[in-house]
Amino acid sequence: MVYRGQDSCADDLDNADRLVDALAEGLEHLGLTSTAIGVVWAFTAHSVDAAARAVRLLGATELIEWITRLPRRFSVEQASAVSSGVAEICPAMEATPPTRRPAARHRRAETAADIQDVLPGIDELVKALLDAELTEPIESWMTFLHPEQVRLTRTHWTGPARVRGPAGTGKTVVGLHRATYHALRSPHPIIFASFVRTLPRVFAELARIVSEPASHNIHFVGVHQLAAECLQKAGEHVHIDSAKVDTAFGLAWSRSELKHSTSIANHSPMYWKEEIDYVIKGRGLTGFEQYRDLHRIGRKTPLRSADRERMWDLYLAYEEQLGLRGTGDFNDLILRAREAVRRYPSLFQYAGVIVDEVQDLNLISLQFLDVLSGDGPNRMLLLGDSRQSVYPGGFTLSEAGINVAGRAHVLRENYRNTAQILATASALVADDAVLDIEGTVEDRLEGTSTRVGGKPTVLSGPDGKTLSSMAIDDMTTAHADGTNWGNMAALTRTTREARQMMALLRLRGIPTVSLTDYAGVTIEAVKVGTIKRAKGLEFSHVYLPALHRELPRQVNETDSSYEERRSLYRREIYVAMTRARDHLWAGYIDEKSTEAELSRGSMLA
Ligand SMILES: Nc1ncnc2c1ncn2[C@@H]1O[C@H](COP(=O)(O)OP(=O)(O)OP(=O)(O)O)[C@@H](O)[C@H]1O
Repeated sequence: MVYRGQDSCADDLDNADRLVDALAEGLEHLGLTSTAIGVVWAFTAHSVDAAARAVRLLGATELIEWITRLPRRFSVEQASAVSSGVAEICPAMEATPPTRRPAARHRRAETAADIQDVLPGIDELVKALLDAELTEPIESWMTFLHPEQVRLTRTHWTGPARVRGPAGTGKTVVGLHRATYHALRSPHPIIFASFVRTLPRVFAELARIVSEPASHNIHFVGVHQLAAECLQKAGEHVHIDSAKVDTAFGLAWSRSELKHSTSIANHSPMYWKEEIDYVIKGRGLTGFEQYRDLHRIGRKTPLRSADRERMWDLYLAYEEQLGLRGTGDFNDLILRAREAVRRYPSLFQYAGVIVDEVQDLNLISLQFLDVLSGDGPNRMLLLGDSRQSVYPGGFTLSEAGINVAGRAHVLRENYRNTAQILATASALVADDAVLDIEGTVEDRLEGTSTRVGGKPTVLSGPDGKTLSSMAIDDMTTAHADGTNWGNMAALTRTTREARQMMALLRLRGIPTVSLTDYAGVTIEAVKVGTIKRAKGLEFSHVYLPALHRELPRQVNETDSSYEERRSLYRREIYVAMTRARDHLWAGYIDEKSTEAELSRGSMLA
């Protein structure tokens, strides 16, 4: 808080917010983001460098330093458009010397001329700017967005809101700017949550560049980490031992009648573990009747009622095994955190929650974030795209008790991919009808790009290893042509394939970094990781070295079950391809590949 003598300057800070809002509104047609607009209070008699909400407080010397350190944001044309806009919104005023309260005994009252003397003159400033090292320009989206996006960063919403749209349409960017806007205006932090554990670090780094003071008031966090933190605040803890969780399920499955049922269409234990994680526990079901009557959204493998009973028994046996081993699973963490927030709401004071990639969350995770966001306007924003959902088992917002009616917005302009990459990726999923979380069926994929680039390289090879070597050849050529290793990423379906790709790259002497360790800081190494880890990220060159045109069928797999796996797989490749900004390289394993090959990891040739 800032004080003038004994008086709080809260009203002045509110006025500063209003000034920023007026400028943001007046300049919205230019696409200028509100985070690019700031208020500086310059002090003639103090040496100070501090921030209070949207206001920067600077002494005369610090003012020059601060201006010279600002990143380059505008082209000449943009600078002149912004400056004429500002002149219109804030016409120059005749300044009169400030009327001051009685000056401190040792100082005489300052006149306007004194202030002019103390504040840096324009010549001094120009010299300082010329002497300073030219600052790097920052990325254009940090300053300018589409006017529609800018509006979404500031719209007043009376309840939960949603922004959806295909890949690369700037949903996260809207979320980041909205987070910074509110972070500067609230004493409580904003939560920016995502299912992917590594994304928050990347977003935190971007937010720091967009607005350093705002970034200190935004908590970028993975949803499970957030749940653990909330439990800690409430003095609770859930112990999770992943190995014991696997053992608990393995034992429950081995004794399950479901395993021997002749009427189930899928005999992969993973499928039934997911049924627990996403459909039963993930939806917070507490009684068999609920499960018996449930529409299993997104699950195409039918389940007759006798098998539902067997499934429920499997779930109970799993719970018992967890209890015997003294461990919980990740859903227990979320369920307990949701309860803790409901029980002790006053412990959790947040200005709001922004959820990125909402389609990846299960129902209880979204409910947890919803209670955490509290009631009131502008408390919750959901960002996502149903076509990028790569986890099984969906739900609708109404099941989660969230209503976004009248506050749902769609973005369609793709800013990331070239039109050629977007066309290749979209072709994979364009005909897939998906049930959106708002409960409607989306049967058309709408996204357009005006960026033009080369045709993606799409080819076939006998096996994953050969294709990986071909991908590395392409990387080497691109590197020789001037592309940094740091602009390339190789994405695989499994962690095992990612490890194999890393080993192959290292054998060829190419520096690598695992996506698990990537924190959004530029590093001169090829990024390697699973497609799921790459969600929300982007790279100039993307390599997908071991794709399948048609997934091999599993033993006794029915059509519906197979189709469920295929559509998940198509969505995963769509996510992977839309990570590429400029160059996409996709290698498909020849159709002849066997099921055994797939299950062993496609790169083992
Ligand atoms: N108005 C804009 N002008 C220029 N670039 C933009 C604009 N909006 C977004 N971008 C850029 O487009 C890319 C995609 O943006 P973003 O990651 O926000 O999209 P998204 O919709 O969240 O994508 P996805 O769903 O695929 O993760 C980023 O590089 C971002 O900086």
